[in-house]
Amino acid sequence: MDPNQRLARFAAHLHPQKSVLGENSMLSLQDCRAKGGASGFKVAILGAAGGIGQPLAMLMKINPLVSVLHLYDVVNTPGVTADISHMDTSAVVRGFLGAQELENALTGMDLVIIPAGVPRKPGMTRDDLFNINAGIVKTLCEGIAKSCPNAVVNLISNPVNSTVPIAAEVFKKAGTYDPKKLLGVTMLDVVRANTFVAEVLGLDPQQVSVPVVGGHAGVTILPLLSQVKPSSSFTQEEIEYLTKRIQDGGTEVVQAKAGAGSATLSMAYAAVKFADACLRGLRGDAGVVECAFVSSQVTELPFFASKVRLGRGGAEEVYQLGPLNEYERAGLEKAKKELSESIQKGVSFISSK
Ligand SMILES: NC(=O)C1=CN([C@@H]2O[C@H](COP(=O)(O)OP(=O)(O)OC[C@H]3O[C@@H](n4cnc5c(N)ncnc54)[C@H](O)[C@@H]3O)[C@@H](O)[C@H]2O)C=CC1
Ligand SMILES: O=C([O-])CC(=O)C(=O)O
Repeated sequence: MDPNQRLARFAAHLHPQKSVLGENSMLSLQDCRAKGGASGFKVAILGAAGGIGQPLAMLMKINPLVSVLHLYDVVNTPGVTADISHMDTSAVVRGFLGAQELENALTGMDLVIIPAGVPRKPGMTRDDLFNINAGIVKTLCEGIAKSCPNAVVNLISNPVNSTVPIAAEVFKKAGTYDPKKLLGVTMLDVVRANTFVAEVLGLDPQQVSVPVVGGHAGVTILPLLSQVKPSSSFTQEEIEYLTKRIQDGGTEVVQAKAGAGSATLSMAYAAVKFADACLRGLRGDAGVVECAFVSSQVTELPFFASKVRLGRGGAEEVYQLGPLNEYERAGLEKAKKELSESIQKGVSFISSK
C-alpha cells in the first residue's frame, strides 16, 4: 500500500465523526502536508492499547528522537491512536488493528517495543504466563522477521527469561537473527533498585545507579549493591532488605493492584528510559550503557542480563559483571540455576514445533 493510501485509511480511524459532518466538511489527513519521518527514528509498539502500551505510547510521542510512532494491538488501537495523535509533539502517530495490519505496522521500523501479552494476578509467577505469552511473542517475532528484520527489538512481555530465547529461536529459524538487536527489558529492576537504594541512603534517586544483573524473575534478579554509584556501604540487614525488595518489586505491585494487573506506569517509564537509550545508541551517541537481558558470554548461560553498551548496531558490547562479594556470588549461583531452566523452556517451545 502506498503511503497516501495508508494515510487515507488511517484518517478513517482518526476521524470517525467525518460521516456525521459530511464527506466534504473536513480537510482529510490525506490532504495535509505533514507526512512524518523526515528525520528521527520510526518506532512501533506492539500491545499499544494495554496497561503498559498506552502510557508507553504517550511517552514515546514526547520523545524528540521519534519521527513516526506505529501503535499496534489486537484491540482498541483506533481510540488510543486518535487520542495520542492530538498531542502537539512532532512524531506522526499511526494505528494498526489486528493481525492483518501487523505487516504494515512493522514495515520500515527502526525499533520495535513489545509489551503484548497477559499480566500476572496475585498468586501467579511470571512463568505462569508462559503458556499464553509464548505464542503471542512467537507470532509477533515472525512478523518482525518478515517485515523489519533489521529493527532493534525491546522485549517486555513476561516471562522475559523465556520470551527472549523464544524470540531468538524464531529469528534463527527465519535466518534474520542478530543477537545484538534483541534486548529483554530489565530496566524496571534498575529503576526500582535506584529508588529503593536512594531511600535507604537518603539520596536523590536520579543520582543513584545500581547495576542489576541475571534475569527478570525472583531470585534471577540480582542487584549488585557492592557496585552502587555513588560508592556506598550497607549493613547486612540493609543488603538483605534491599535485595528482597528489588527481587519482589513486581509482586509488590501485583498484590497492591489486587487482580487489576501488574506494574504499568513505572514499567512504561522504564521502557521509555530504555528505548531512549537504544535510540541514542542508534544515533551514534557515545557511552550509552544500560542493563539488559541479552545473548551473552558473561556466564556459561546463553542469555544473561548485565550492562551493555548501546550503539548503531544495538547491544554492541556486553560488559563483564565486575568484582562480586560473597553474598552476590551466592545469589549468582541461585540465579543461574533458575535462569538455565527458563531459557531452556523458551528454546524448547520453538524447537519442538
Ligand atoms: N519486563 C518487565 O519488566 C515487565 C513486563 N511486564 C509484562 O508486560 C506484559 C503486558 O502487561 P500489561 O500491559 O500490564 O498487560 P495488558 O493486558 O494491560 O496489555 C497487554 C496488551 O497486549 C495486547 N495483546 C494481546 N495479544 C496480542 C497480540 N497477539 N498482538 C498484539 N497485542 C496483543 C492486549 O490486547 C493488550 O492490549 C505482560 O506480559 C507483563 O507481565 C509487565 C511489567 C514489567
Ligand atoms: O511482576 C510482574 O508480573 C510484572 C513485572 O515483570 C514487574 O513488575 O517487574
